[in-house]
Amino acid sequence: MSAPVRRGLAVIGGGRIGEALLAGLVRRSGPADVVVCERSEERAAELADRYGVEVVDLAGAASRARVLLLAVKPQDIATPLGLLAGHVDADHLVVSVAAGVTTARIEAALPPGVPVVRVMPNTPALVEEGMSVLSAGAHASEADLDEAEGLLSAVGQVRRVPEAQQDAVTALSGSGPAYFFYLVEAMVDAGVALGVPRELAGDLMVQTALGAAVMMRDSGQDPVALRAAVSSPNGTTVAAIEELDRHDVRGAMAAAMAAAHARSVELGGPQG
Ligand SMILES: NC(=O)C1=CN([C@@H]2O[C@H](COP(=O)(O)OP(=O)(O)OC[C@H]3O[C@@H](n4cnc5c(N)ncnc54)[C@H](O)[C@@H]3O)[C@@H](O)[C@H]2O)C=CC1
Ligand SMILES: O=C(O)[C@@H]1CCC=N1
Repeated sequence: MSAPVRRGLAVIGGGRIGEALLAGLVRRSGPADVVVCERSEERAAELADRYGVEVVDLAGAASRARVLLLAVKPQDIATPLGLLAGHVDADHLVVSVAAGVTTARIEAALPPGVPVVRVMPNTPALVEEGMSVLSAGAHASEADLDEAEGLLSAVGQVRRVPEAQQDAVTALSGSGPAYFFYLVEAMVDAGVALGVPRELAGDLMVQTALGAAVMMRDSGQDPVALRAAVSSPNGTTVAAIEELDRHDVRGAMAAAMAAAHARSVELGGPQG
């Protein structure tokens, strides 16, 4: 019997992050080699309409696609893994973006030898400015990592880390976009309190965030030096930073990221 012909990728779970990845891959390669498997019929129809991709069930995903990208919630992952187990083999590559869920747990739910790559992406993938961080499971080869990296590079930058760092990475780049959105929300509210119209305050802070991000990426200077360049002696910035320090914003950030890390570890456990 000849080996099954499998091409391309199946996105399993077309929610927020599944759609971000799907959109980038379709933008790069077209819809022909991408299929989607989504529990909600309404959502599946929406994705099919928006991206021109075919909707399949889990067995169809495994028979059609070589790469199975699992983008369901950590709490929901046992169901698709159980259903896929009878349909996957060592010629597949399973890529999971589920926070906290270890490659060992995924491997244990599948037949022996199936390669698994764990990825922590983030939502700026929607605008091709994502940060995806990959780790290999026990059966994933360098070629499997290269393949996963090739897919994720459609939506932004890609880095590799040992899996032991993935829960920490989740607290940094996985949840990270939300910290910046939160800061902008707070700064816009403060601007309104100072008398600036809300819409203008939003425009000023979004452009300021973008300008600051591009400087951090492109100037070759670290954030400390960039901040020093904004801080005139005895000026407005120094007055503001003194207040941030007085309110222990650094301490709050450390506590927030420790909580994200702890929750990632917890999500990977049996209670999710
Ligand atoms: N939202 C984010 O910023 C990030 C999310 N992640 C991870 O991505 C995963 C998905 O997160 P979101 O997209 O935010 O969640 P979501 O709730 O928006 O999407 C999950 C989707 O999976 C579908 N689904 C659930 N069970 C299914 C099944 N058995 N078969 C097919 N489809 C099924 C749901 O209907 C839903 O559309 C999570 O594991 C999360 O940890 C990772 C990095 C960033
Ligand atoms: O909040 C979460 O659990 C997911 C993982 C990283 C970002 N969103």
